[in-house]
Amino acid sequence: MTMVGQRDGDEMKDGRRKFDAIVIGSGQGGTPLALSLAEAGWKVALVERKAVGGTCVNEGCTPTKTMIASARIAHLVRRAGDFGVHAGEISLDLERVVQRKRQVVKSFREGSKKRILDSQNLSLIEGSARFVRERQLEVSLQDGRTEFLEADIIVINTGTSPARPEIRGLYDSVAYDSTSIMELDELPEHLIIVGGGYVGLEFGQMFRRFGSEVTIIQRNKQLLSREDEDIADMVLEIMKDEGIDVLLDSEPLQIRSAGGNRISLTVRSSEKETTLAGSHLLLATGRLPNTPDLNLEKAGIQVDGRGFVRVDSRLETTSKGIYAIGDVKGGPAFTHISYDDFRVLKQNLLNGGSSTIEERFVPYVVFIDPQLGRIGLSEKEASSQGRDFRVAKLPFNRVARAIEMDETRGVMKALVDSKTDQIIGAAILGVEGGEIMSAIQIAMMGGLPYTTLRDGIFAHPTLVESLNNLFMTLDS
Ligand SMILES: Cc1cc2nc3c(=O)[nH]c(=O)nc-3n(C[C@H](O)[C@H](O)[C@H](O)COP(=O)(O)OP(=O)(O)OC[C@H]3O[C@@H](n4cnc5c(N)ncnc54)[C@H](O)[C@@H]3O)c2cc1C
Ligand SMILES: NC(=O)c1ccc[n+]([C@@H]2O[C@H](COP(=O)([O-])OP(=O)(O)OC[C@H]3O[C@@H](n4cnc5c(N)ncnc54)[C@H](O)[C@@H]3O)[C@@H](O)[C@H]2O)c1
Repeated sequence: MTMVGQRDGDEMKDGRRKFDAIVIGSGQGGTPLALSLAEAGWKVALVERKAVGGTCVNEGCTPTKTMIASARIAHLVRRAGDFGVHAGEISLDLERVVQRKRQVVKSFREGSKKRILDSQNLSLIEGSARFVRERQLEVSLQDGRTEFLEADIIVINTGTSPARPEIRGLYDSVAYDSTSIMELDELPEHLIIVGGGYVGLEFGQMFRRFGSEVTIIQRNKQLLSREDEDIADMVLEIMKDEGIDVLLDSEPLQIRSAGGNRISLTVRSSEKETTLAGSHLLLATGRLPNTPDLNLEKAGIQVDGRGFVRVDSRLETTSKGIYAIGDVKGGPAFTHISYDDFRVLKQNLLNGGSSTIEERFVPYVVFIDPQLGRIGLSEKEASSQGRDFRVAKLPFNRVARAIEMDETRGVMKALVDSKTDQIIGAAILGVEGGEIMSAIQIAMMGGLPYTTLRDGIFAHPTLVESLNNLFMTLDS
């Protein structure tokens, strides 16, 4: 590998530029990888077609969690009376909410861009890349020019985009996705959401708390299809408790304009067809990989039936020297997973390591309020694997700290292997559920038996202290 040469890659006779590595997409794995390879002396090109920071920073985690924070304040102010505080009538300044979100996103994006531009050996190329052949890319630059780049190592980190479900009339109507809904300048009177997964629930609760009427249409018999039924049922109760209508086992058939900015949506369930009247439609039915424009077949890179790039456990595609990291390879689609893909590749490319993505922890948090923190196996997964396990459960209305804060919705649930006493999974639906789940995850990472958490001394009155009580339920 050549480690010397000009910063912008060596220009070949025919105008092509040669790098040691090219990363396509400045997502959650691609940016740190490009920075690390460049720091190690490699000549690296990072190609980004839209905005540095990718989905998480610009359209995903950062903006949603910033707006969710505003929604939680609205919720708490409405509840102020419960705590003996009189806050009066509340009103929402959506423009200020959106402005605040834009500022946080801008600061994250610009911080990331500055690190890239300040980095020696790293060229940021703003344009859209596609393969011409195995080690060669054509990039349509944002300024209209075209460039050809070459490298022995190419990493695809192009992420995903919102899927569009099949609904008759959809293409003639205004429908929002998770990105455009965050740029509204007026509050929806009645927001209809198709999909009861992460995006549907996080936005559904957010807009309800902002003051919109909200209906969620979910194809499956439960919300959050992957989760255990008892947890999903409790999430449903929380949504209903906040005044959100949820139609389970239902699918939209047809959308029509109902005059002005009103829409009418025909929905079919197993029992009947109904028509809903609303003002805005949000599509939250999953995401598809950004692979159709990449000309992957020119480089011999195979994809699965939905277009996700096939990789082995070391993230190498079916074409040697070409890797795929983050959401574009399918599987769990989270920022921390893309970041861990970066760690795996860094170790293998720079240190000759043999890291793999096998058997790693996949924690996640659904940022509804109260949060759902998840790690390891669910009860249904453990059962289908034929595991011998016990289930510990503690409702939050028995957690001292939660009672003091008047945040008693939810339950702690953990699975323990009957023979080894190891914790094999947990679902913490409750106030700061993500943080409590992470404490359990640390125990799992250290291979601690549940008894260590049952008998450990934790400061009183913390939420984590209740892990004593949670695991005591196994022995009572
Ligand atoms: C609304 C929403 C909320 C989310 N909230 C969370 C959360 O709270 N926690 C969490 O862990 N995850 C969350 N996620 C998921 C998280 O955003 C993704 O898992 C993460 O961003 C994946 O990163 P990535 O590295 O795969 O690439 P991405 O961040 O998707 O970046 C891919 C980049 O590649 C660029 N690109 C694509 N094609 C090309 C091309 N041909 N040439 C050049 N550049 C290209 C794109 O413009 C983009 O910048 C959320 C997602 C959404 C949509
Ligand atoms: N907190 C987080 O970590 C977070 C937050 C938001 C998004 N994300 C990521 O973004 C990805 C996309 O999220 P998402 O919520 O769009 O997808 P999802 O796959 O989580 O949920 C989509 C839901 O829509 C339902 N659905 C699909 N087609 C339908 C139809 N025609 N009618 C009715 N329901 C339908 C599915 O049954 C499913 O429950 C997730 O995979 C997740 O990894 C993560």
